[in-house]
Amino acid sequence: MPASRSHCSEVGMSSLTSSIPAARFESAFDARAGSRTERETASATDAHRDPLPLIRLQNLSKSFEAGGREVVALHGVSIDVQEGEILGIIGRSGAGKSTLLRCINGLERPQSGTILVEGTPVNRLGEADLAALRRRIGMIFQHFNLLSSRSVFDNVALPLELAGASRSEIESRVSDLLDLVGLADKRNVYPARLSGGQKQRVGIARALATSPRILLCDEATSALDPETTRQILALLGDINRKLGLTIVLITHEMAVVRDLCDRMVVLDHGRIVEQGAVADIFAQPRSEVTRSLLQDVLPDLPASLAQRLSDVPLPGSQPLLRLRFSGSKAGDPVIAELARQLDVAASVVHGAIDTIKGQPIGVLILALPERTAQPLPAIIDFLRERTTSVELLGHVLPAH
Ligand SMILES: Nc1ncnc2c1ncn2[C@@H]1O[C@H](COP(=O)(O)OP(=O)(O)OP(=O)(O)O)[C@@H](O)[C@H]1O
Repeated sequence: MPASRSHCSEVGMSSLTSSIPAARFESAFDARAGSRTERETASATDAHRDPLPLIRLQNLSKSFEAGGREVVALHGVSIDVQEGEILGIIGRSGAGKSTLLRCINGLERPQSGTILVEGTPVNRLGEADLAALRRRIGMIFQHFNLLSSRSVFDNVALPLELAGASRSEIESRVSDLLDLVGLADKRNVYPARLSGGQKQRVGIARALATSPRILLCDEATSALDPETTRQILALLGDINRKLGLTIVLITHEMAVVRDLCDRMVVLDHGRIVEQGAVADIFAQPRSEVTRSLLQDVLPDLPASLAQRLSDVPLPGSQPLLRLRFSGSKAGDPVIAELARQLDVAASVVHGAIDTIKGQPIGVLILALPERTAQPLPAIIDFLRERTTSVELLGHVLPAH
């Protein structure tokens, strides 16, 4: 987690927290969950172990019965989410993303596995405790889910009313939240008169009303245009930094993951096929599913070259290599070293460099001469020591 992620008390957000009747929700929730949560028990019994993450999913499996057959939505899924991080979940349609998100706030119950939120086993809670838990976990949706008969103010106030907050608490809290999301001047406006971006801002303010530590986002920007998406992502990033809020989001937009998330999980047919730091996965996607999902945001082989690629060397063809770089390796003078040390004059046929979470990542596609002083495996080994990964894409014939 970047050091810049700080908590509300450190950044002068006290008015946002002090006016919240959150302690009321917590005490009801914790009292029913037992006198000591599993988080406390774990730290008391083993002081040397890391504390539990804010969210821990262990070996979750969930199936549905549909049309007389079993549909497996999740199979053996394990994920830890640390406090303050932003985790993106991606996968093709039907991969199990929504089911996973809904397990976190108890809207779905897995058939097996454990869900710990703040150390509390969610899948063992009764309805009353689940309702208390959901007030600690905000959620925003693709279609905003606002009540059309309520003004902006009253939409944001709703969770506080349900929690029994006083009129003055509600007034103060909702005003602070509308300031936070930049909608102070829209407090008396009804949803029908708001743009999509403004509606999502109301959704965010409402989700934050009960001071959750966790925000779940279900395709929160999918209905928005690119510019509005950027504004909403900036707002979510800002809230994450200012309030220390932990965010778990599912999205079909890879740019959202690249621009906002610290870590990502790739689901396919209910299983995790890859998880890790966004910069690492973008620098070197390991699974075919990830490569296919990221293809629009990663620089790749131009179609004109792909069409001329052969698996085997042909007379006049040149070996084509894809080099990936990340971190400090992105700045190394690899091509110059290849020429100087191995006497191989490679030509760059395609390339791009990007920065994710401050970490440079790059892709370079090199064509080697047809004949080289060193054998191809030796050249690949030489490059592997100086890059994040090297792949032989094939052999390309010159364009006519
Ligand atoms: N209530 C349900 N009843 C029956 N099948 C369900 C139910 N909910 C989900 N499924 C099935 O479980 C699988 C995973 O669904 P889920 O909605 O979690 O996927 P997803 O990755 O969120 O998909 P999308 O990106 O299309 O929203 C799918 O095959 C889906 O049809």
